[in-house]
Amino acid sequence: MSARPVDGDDGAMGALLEFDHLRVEVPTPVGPRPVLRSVSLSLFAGEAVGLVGESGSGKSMTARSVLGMLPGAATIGGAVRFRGTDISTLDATGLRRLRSRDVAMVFQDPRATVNPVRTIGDFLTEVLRERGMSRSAAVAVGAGILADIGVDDVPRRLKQRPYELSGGLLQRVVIAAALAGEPALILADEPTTALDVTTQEEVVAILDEQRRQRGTALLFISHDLELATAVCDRIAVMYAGEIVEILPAKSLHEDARHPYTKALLRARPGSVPPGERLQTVPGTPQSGIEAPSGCVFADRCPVAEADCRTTVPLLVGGVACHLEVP
Ligand SMILES: Nc1ncnc2c1ncn2[C@@H]1O[C@H](COP(=O)(O)OP(=O)(O)OP(=O)(O)O)[C@@H](O)[C@H]1O
Repeated sequence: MSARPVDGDDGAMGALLEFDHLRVEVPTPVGPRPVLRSVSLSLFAGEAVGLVGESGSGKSMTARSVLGMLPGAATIGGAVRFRGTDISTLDATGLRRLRSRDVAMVFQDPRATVNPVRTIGDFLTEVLRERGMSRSAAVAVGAGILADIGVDDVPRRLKQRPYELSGGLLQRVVIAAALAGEPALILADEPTTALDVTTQEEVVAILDEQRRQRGTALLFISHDLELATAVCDRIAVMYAGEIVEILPAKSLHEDARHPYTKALLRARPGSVPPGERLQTVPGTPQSGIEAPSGCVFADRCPVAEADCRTTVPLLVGGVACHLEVP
């Protein structure tokens, strides 16, 4: 495993995945506006990084940029590098290889991922078959992973179609298919949000256990800080198209310094005694399109000063804020 940065994001040397001042602008009626402003983040082999933040902060855009899946009309600045190669320089073959071999993506809704008319067995073995593995060998690998992750009656499951499986079971199949290709990186975009709470826990536990066993890196996208903290080594907190803080998951509660991270922590269920009202983050979430031009959090920040509205704070030492927040 490569050396990891202690905090912040200064240690890009040897990174598996590197977002380097990634900026994405989309056309709006008032001209191009940024949905990602300047995202810099490195992910190392075998590492799990959680990308957390409210709706519209740009988590999905960041993940999609890895696979070249940004909106066609978007203008892109900066770079996304996988094993040192800028993915914008890849031709169609290179992109296909990246998507089918190096990086797997697990989305929120498994039913949108799996072809509804094909069998589970076909879906599960697709990547391996594309690589030239025989059908029987591919089925053996896929079936082995399903069994490993606790799916019962595997031979029957392989013959079933997606509509015959529950959402939780189908998401396990999607995770099994992602693992079958032995990618170096899994991008998981809110992989359990569409599932009920008990199933959520099981599915996250499977993803966590399997990727640790295999040494697969994980970019785990979630609006749930607690969930991300449970499965990730580091947490990158996003707000309005910017990463405002990056810190080790295990010391998130003690070491959080950004006013937004602190507000998210106070808004967690369980952060107040039973019966007491939760403190929500004041104001409404903003996307990069709407955010002010200085510090993106200035409009909602309880300690913002005049220059916060005019100066963009740099992400230094893991935090993009120079103020001391109680
Ligand atoms: N295809 C698109 N064209 C233009 N703008 C888009 C497109 N997709 C998303 N956006 C905008 O980009 C911003 C970031 O969206 P993104 O989906 O990355 O946020 P998110 O943090 O993943 O939010 P959520 O948790 O709601 O999925 C939002 O303002 C969104 O409206």
